[in-house]
Amino acid sequence: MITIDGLTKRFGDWVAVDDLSTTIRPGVVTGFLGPNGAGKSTTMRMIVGLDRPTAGSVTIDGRPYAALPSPTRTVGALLDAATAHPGRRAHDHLRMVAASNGISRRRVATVLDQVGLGDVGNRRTGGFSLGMAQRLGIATALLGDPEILLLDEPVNGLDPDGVRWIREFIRSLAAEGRTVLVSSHLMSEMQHTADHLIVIGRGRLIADAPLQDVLQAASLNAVRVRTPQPETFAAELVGAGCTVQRASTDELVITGASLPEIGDLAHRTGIRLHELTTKAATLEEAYLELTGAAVEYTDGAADTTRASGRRPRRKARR
Ligand SMILES: Nc1ncnc2c1ncn2[C@@H]1O[C@H](COP(=O)(O)OP(=O)(O)OP(=O)(O)O)[C@@H](O)[C@H]1O
Repeated sequence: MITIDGLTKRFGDWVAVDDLSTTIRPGVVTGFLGPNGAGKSTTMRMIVGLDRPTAGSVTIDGRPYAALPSPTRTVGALLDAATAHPGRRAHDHLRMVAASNGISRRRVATVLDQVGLGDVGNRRTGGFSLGMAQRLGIATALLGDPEILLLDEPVNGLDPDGVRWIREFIRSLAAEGRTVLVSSHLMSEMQHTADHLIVIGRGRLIADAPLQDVLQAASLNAVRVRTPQPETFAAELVGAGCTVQRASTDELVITGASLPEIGDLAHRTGIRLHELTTKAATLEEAYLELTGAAVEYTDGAADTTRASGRRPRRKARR
């Protein structure tokens, strides 16, 4: 379990993570979402002691990362896929990491097999595709057979097969009881992968709830009707205080009333309905609604209102 309490990180005057408190629990996949520059990577780096908090704390099973008796056996992290030397063979890279962390060499073959690189362990990593590099990064994170996994954008650059593989793999790790925190920009993917969501914007917590609750809370949860009398019914609905959007010739998407209320209104006003269903918000819609005010850039202009307004240059890509 990861416990984050009042975590804050400033880079000069810039507040990258702002008084963040949350708990990341075992046995579920926790999706970590937020617009570019929201502070996700900085938070993950602080979890594993790569960045030092300006204030607040983060503990793993009650201790700071540096105080864990065996950090790499407790937490595995994929923070940057391109960490292997390009001239080094995949299994040599893993053997080196294993040796420097007191992990048995036998784990190397196991994790290579686990991530589907069993046949290419003797290839130099410089010739790896982005997808293979991501898999090697995950293999590295798994070397210590850790109970906690932090995966920063693990599906970056993967093709659809790779994306599906990662999804199933991540879910299987959580099903084994591990704590899995995974950041991603791909909302459709997260909708299929995460059980719980932590959404941050401008370093602050925006939402911390089960995926289903986030989806249900989105005001986009609407009712969809198909009717041969769309104009008449739209006028009735607006008169009843609903917001109506014409989705196609015979289709209306309505917010502001429940499905039974809309069905009853159609009945009372003699409107013929061909379909009456709820239209749940997708995670993408829910996410955009949640983070709308928290994007770092609007119309191409940097937001300079945060903290003292002086924004540091974007960090170099790690
Ligand atoms: N070493 C650093 N020095 C200065 N500013 C930094 C540094 N690292 C991060 N930042 C700034 O802190 C903010 C948060 O960055 P972070 O990388 O944590 O966001 P993110 O949510 O991971 O974004 P992305 O999704 O684009 O990777 C950004 O404005 C970034 O420019």
